[in-house]
Amino acid sequence: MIRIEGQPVLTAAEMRAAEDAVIATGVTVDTLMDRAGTAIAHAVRRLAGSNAILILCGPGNNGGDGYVAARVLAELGATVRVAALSEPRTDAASAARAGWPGPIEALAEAKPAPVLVDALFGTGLTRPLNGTSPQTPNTPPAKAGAQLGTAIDDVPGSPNWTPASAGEVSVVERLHTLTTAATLAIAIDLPSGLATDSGHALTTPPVFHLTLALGALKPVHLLQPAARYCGEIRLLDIGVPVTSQIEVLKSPHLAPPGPDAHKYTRGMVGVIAGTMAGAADLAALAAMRAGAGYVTLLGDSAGPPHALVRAAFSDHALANDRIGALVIGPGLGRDDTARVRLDAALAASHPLVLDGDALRLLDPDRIRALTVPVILTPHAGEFDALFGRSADDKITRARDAAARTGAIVVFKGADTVIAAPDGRVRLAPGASDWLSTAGTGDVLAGAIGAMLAAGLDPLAAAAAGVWLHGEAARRSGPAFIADDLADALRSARASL
Ligand SMILES: NC(=O)C1=CN([C@@H]2O[C@H](COP(=O)(O)OP(=O)(O)OC[C@H]3O[C@@H](n4cnc5c(N)ncnc54)[C@H](O)[C@@H]3O)[C@@H](O)[C@H]2O)[C@H](O)CC1
Ligand SMILES: [K+]
Repeated sequence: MIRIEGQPVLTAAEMRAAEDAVIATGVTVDTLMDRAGTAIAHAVRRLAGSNAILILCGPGNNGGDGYVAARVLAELGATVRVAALSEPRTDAASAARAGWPGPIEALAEAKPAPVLVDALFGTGLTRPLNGTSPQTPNTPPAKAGAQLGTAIDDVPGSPNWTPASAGEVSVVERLHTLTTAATLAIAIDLPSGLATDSGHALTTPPVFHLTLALGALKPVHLLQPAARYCGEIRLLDIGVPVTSQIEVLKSPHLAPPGPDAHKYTRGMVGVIAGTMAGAADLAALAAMRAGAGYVTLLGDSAGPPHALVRAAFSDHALANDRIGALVIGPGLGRDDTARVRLDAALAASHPLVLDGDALRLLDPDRIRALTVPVILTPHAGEFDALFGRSADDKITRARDAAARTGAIVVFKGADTVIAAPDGRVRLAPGASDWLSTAGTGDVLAGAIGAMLAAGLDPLAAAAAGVWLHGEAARRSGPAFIADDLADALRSARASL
């Protein structure tokens, strides 16, 4: 099982094209399915130990993976049962089902097992599952592979949803019941009910402990709300070469300062303050903690003496050619003074990080005319205000905004998408929900400014800043505030 950091991310169509390219070399779908099912079996075997396993198989090739995995698990000596939704609809899945020597139970009657494997639907899901999802999703134990309990003989019914019409199996009801009753729940390729490319939930699935992605990661593993149902995500290699302009964010390579380093070689960041000096202070502190050699806060704020250099805002101060990056937006405000300072920053010919209020004042089409690197860091509301609302997925929207402005766009959220004008994208996995507190955006803007001033190319600078921000949040544990987050940038940076 491969960790996801740095791995390429493919859409369902790109995955099928990659599989077809392998099939064109003479490898059959059956062979690909055999590789997938065998890799699944070995992963499940390691996690399940001697606990009984129930595999739910759907009508397509996701189900086919499930039948192969069941066969291999039985060959490995595991206690494994199969329950099917319906007859297979592909030749490969039919062959896989025929290869399973044991009985096949009906999904409607299958009793729970300590380990549940969801091979109902994968990248081929095109419409919501029948039946209705429960109102309150299950919340499995925090960690995958939690202490497996004994087999459960009976499971209380679930009163919170309406089953499908009489005689029809409510797929989602059975999936929730059997998953909730399991001690370890594993989704094959992706939890059934999720849309592969948009990250939407066509039907709300249960929350799984683990998702085993086959061949490549897809947007469903990184975008919300889908990602929250996947649990831990691991990639299984099945011999399908994949490339993509979209990759999962990974830890940056940031060299520590050498013997010739001085404050300017490590990067000078100018943070432009406005009406709310506290936010700019946070951004400045973050830039320092992220490793900038020199940070000057240009505004009217006063504060205790420390490493931060406070100076009055002036065109002269902006003209300092040692400035490696300007951060403007945190606490800028939206009054006339703010507009004057934004115009001065855009004219100052330094690399720019535009955040918060600067984005509210900005005409995005002014950016393309600039000759310096620009990184925009909008959250969802700022993004809609800048680029308009859209039903497109977050990756498409971020890419379109980057292409339109010529800037790097950091489309923030629980699923931050970093897009470059040339189409490259970095997706940040698993942000801490505790980042939902005031000032964390200011901290991110400062961290990105430090990376830009250190000389990283704009995409690498944005990616490194987002990674440091996420790592600092992980290190801060629960219930932190933005000041703690800024402080934690130090240990996040030191960990590299
Ligand atoms: N990644 C790889 O290299 C490989 C992936 N494999 C697995 O194949 C699935 C994709 O298979 P596919 O048959 O295209 O789709 P699904 O198995 O997800 O099933 C779609 C199947 O179900 C029908 N359907 C769609 N929506 C619904 C619905 N709401 N209710 C009922 N039926 C529905 C649809 O018509 C299809 O018939 C991928 O995820 C991997 O798990 C292969 O093993 C090859 C290697
Ligand atoms: K699945």
